[in-house]
Amino acid sequence: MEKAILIGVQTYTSHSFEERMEEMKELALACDIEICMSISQNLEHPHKKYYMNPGKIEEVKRILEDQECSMVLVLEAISPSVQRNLSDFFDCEVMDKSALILEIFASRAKTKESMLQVECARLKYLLPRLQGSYKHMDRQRGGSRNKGTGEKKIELDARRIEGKIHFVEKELDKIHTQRSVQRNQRKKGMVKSVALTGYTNAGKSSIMNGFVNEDKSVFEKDMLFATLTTSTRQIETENHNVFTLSDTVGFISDLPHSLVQAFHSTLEEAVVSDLILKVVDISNEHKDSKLQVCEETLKEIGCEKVPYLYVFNKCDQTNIEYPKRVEDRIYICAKEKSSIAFLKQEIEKELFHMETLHVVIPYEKVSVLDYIHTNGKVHRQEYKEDGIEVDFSIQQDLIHRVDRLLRI
Ligand SMILES: Nc1nc2c(ncn2[C@@H]2O[C@H](COP(=O)(O)OP(=O)(O)OP(=O)(O)O)[C@@H](O)[C@H]2O)c(=O)[nH]1
Ligand SMILES: [Mg+2]
Repeated sequence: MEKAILIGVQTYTSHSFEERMEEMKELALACDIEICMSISQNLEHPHKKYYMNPGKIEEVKRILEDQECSMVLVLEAISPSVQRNLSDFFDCEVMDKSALILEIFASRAKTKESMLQVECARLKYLLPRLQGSYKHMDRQRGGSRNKGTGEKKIELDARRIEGKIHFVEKELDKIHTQRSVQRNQRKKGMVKSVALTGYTNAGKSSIMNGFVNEDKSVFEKDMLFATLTTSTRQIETENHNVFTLSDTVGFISDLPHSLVQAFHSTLEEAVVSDLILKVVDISNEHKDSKLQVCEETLKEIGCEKVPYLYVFNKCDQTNIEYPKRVEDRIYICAKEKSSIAFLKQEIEKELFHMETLHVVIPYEKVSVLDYIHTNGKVHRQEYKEDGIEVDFSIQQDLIHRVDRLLRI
């Protein structure tokens, strides 16, 4: 495992500083990097050239040597020039949050689409950072007025990278067209769709797995960014209503812009869905800020108008009673069957507007009972003197048909 020092500047306006430092540790761990020490500095704003004040940077360098660390991690996204200044000064690799996230995505990407998305994001991250990577070549040439070898090489490389980005984007376009054709086919069949969204590690894939048999299960694990591609499964309710459920890539604060762009299409599933489940790990002490990131990201990708439910997951780790619903908030534990059944019912209510009714069907109209059995869910059925008493649930827009059949 590689050893690193984490540095972070706390400004007056920077919120949830400790929490973000903690998250960097988790991200580092996901990249197989161990953080030996965290060093922070209170500043009005980060130093223009070195992120921290030069005195502090000297201190970091000393510790770096003492602790035999080979890398410096920076709490937030830094500009290419600051990154270059720091790596020149420390004479070691310097990674910011964006670089760490890109690294994780690159090591986890398995499908063609996610590999292309990560490739695209990496190239876009690399492009403004080419400057300086050939500095040594220009130093050798001395002060020539013509372009140095390094400079020419940068231009060449930049053009090559731009060409690659163009190629990758075209490939991605093809995949997206295919995906939207599939989606439109599903829409034509009028199958309603539900998307699981939320901060990474909230339990989206676990909820998905609660709904499906093992052979249809998706990858779930206690690590950041376990899911990188959208998976969609068809779900049938007790009342024979069918909907699709999509598991999506998790959100994180300060997601590199190139990644947001690259993953937009994956998250499109949420934009076009009939219902969004905003999944929150309620046992996490930073749940509020994580929910805020979730809300902001959903807004950014254009989901403001899609109906939603909050799903507060991992209630088993808290004292909160579950499963239960309070207005638009559902409290569950993805690991328990009763919670999944409850969630399924609530999704059904939202999508199909199910209503529970009580009727007495006269014996001469027993065919109504067939209709109810086929289109709804019968909870109780009793044969009485004046007819059959039935308690059942059915879609709101089918109630008038039952009513008409009873009156014919
Ligand atoms: N105790 C408890 N653990 C849970 C619950 N739901 C999920 N987990 C655990 O939380 C971890 C993350 O779950 P995932 O389902 O992979 O989370 P995710 O939201 O899909 O995460 P990403 O794919 O990274 O966005 C796993 O170790 C799960 O076993 C729950 O209700 N209770
Ligand atoms: Mg997942």
